[in-house]
Amino acid sequence: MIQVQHLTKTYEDLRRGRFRAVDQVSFTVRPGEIFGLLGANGAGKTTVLRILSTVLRPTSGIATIDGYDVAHEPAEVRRRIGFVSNNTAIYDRMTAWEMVEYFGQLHGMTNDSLYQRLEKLFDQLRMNEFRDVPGGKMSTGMRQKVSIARALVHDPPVLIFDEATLGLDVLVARNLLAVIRELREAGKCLIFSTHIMSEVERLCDRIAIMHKGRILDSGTLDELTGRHQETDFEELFFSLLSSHEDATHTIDAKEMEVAR
Ligand SMILES: Nc1ncnc2c1ncn2[C@@H]1O[C@H](COP(=O)(O)OP(=O)(O)OP(=O)(O)O)[C@@H](O)[C@H]1O
Repeated sequence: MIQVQHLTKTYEDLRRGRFRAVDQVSFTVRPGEIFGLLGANGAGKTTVLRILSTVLRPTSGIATIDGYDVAHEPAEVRRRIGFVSNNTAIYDRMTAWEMVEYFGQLHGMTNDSLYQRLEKLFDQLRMNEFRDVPGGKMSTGMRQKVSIARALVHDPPVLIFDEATLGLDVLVARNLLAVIRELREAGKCLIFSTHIMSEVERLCDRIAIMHKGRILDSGTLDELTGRHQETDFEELFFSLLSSHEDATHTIDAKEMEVAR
């Protein structure tokens, strides 16, 4: 289970000075649920997910994974999460099998349990035909499966997908979404960030719409469409963003870069 309460992260840069990239964000994700974080580039999704995966420390607020605080118990948290993004490094000279094995070893898995787990994962993700293919010779689909297997090797209860379909062809992206659904059936707690509306519509049990570091609204698709009296999700998304802009500020094209 993921619990996030009033999470805030401030950054400082030359252009903006000190600003809140994540601003008082709160949500809960339960086992057997896919929670979607939808927002344009720069909305703050990656920052939230990096805090959950213990890579960044929050400025304030609390986030826990299965009751363990991400800021104060990072080792316990890392044991319980798997992280999949679109830019996971795949080593050119290691085979698919060796890479997943290596990550299992990093998690302290011992021989028997590691090899049983590897066999199971390679069957489940249909990776046996490229077990011995080195990273340098893998297709995008193969590389993505290795990234998923790496994230799953220690069988974590929580999985975090950060723009994981970015750059994938339609078929590979479709397969990834099918794997995510299977993980939900297995009772995993899943968080999935994207800027693609159709993905959250098709996949997620609950959705949070993020903009400029804040969650503008969250709920099931039915709750959101009911609350905003708008059945077209794209219309709902843009009207929600527009209503949160003050009169002097119009949303520029970059902020609108959310795909159907
Ligand atoms: N290390 C940093 N220092 C300063 N600003 C940062 C830093 N990392 C991110 N930002 C800024 O914080 C805001 C949120 O970025 P973040 O990457 O979390 O958004 P995002 O929704 O994941 O978008 P993207 O899909 O582009 O990664 C952006 O305005 C970004 O420019």
